[in-house]
Amino acid sequence: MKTALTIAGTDPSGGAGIQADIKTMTANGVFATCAVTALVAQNTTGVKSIVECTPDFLAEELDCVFTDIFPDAVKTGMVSSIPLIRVIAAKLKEYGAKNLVVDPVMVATSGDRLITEDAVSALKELLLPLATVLTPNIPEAEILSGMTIRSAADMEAAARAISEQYGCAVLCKGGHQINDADDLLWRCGSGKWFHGKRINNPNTHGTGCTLSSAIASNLAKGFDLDTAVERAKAYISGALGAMLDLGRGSGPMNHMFDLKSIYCTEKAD
Ligand SMILES: Nc1ncnc2c1ncn2[C@@H]1O[C@H](COP(=O)(O)OP(=O)(O)OP(=O)(O)O)[C@@H](O)[C@H]1O
Ligand SMILES: Cc1ncc(CO)c(N)n1
Repeated sequence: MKTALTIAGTDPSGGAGIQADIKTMTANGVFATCAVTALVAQNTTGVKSIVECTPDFLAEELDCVFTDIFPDAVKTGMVSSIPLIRVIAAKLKEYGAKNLVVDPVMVATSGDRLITEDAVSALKELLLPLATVLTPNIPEAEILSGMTIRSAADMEAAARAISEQYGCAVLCKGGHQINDADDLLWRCGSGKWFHGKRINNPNTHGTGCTLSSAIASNLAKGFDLDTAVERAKAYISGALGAMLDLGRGSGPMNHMFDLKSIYCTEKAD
C-alpha cells in the first residue's frame, strides 16, 4: 500500500487540519501517517487557542515516520512558526522526501491566523523551494507574489510569478473569491485550468486541507501532477456535493462520501 505523511495542526471538530488530511488520504486509498505541529482548539466557528509542539518533539515525530514508514508523498499544512519551519525543512532534506505538496496555510476560513507574521518569510525561504506543488488560495497567492488578484488573468500572472520564483508548480485556487470551483495549475512554463462545478454548499471548512491531501495521495499512488489535481478536484466535488451539514459555523465536508471505491483506486501499471 502506498503511504502519505501530513505535517500539520489539529482540528478537534474533525473537518480541517490533520484530521481532514488523514480522512482524505484514507478515502483516497493510501496509508496516512502524521506529524503534529500544533494542537489547535478550534471548531466550525473559529479558533480558541493554539499550543505548539516543541521543535525537538516535531523532529522526533518526523524521525519516527521517515525511519519506519517512508512516505510516498508528503503534505504540509499549518507550519505555525519559524522554529517549526526550520525543523520541517531540515528533516525533509535529510530524508530526501519526494512528492511534496505545500499548502501555504496562513489564515483559517474563520479569519484566525495559523502562522505567525514573521514566519511567512521562513515559509517562503525554507519550504517553498522544496515543494513539488504549492496550493495557495487567492489571499495566500497575493502574499506570495506581492500582486493584487482580481481576475482569472491576475491568477495566471501570480501563479506564474510564484512558480518562477520558487521553482515549483503552483495550483492557485479560485476558492471563495473569484470563481469558487476553478483552479489554475502553473507548471513547466504554462498554465492549465481545472474547472469544477460550483456546489452551492456553505459548509467549506477544511476544503484547502482536503484538496492538498488528495493531491498528495494521488501523487503517492504514482499519478502525474495534472492527473493528481484532476482526481483531487473530483474527490473534493464529491465530498462537498454530499451536502453534510454539521456544526454551528461553516461545517465540514463528508470525506467518506464514497466508501466503496476506497480500495479500488490504485494506479493500473
Ligand atoms: N462551492 C464550491 N464548489 C466546488 N468546489 C469548491 C467550492 N468552494 C471551493 N471549492 C474547491 O475547493 C478547493 C479548495 O479551495 P479553497 O479556495 O476553498 O481553499 P482554501 O481557501 O485554502 O480552503 P480553507 O477554507 O480550508 O482555508 C478548490 O479546488 C476549490 O476550487
Ligand atoms: C490546523 C488547521 N489547518 C488548516 C486550517 C485551514 O482550513 C485549519 N482551520 N486548521
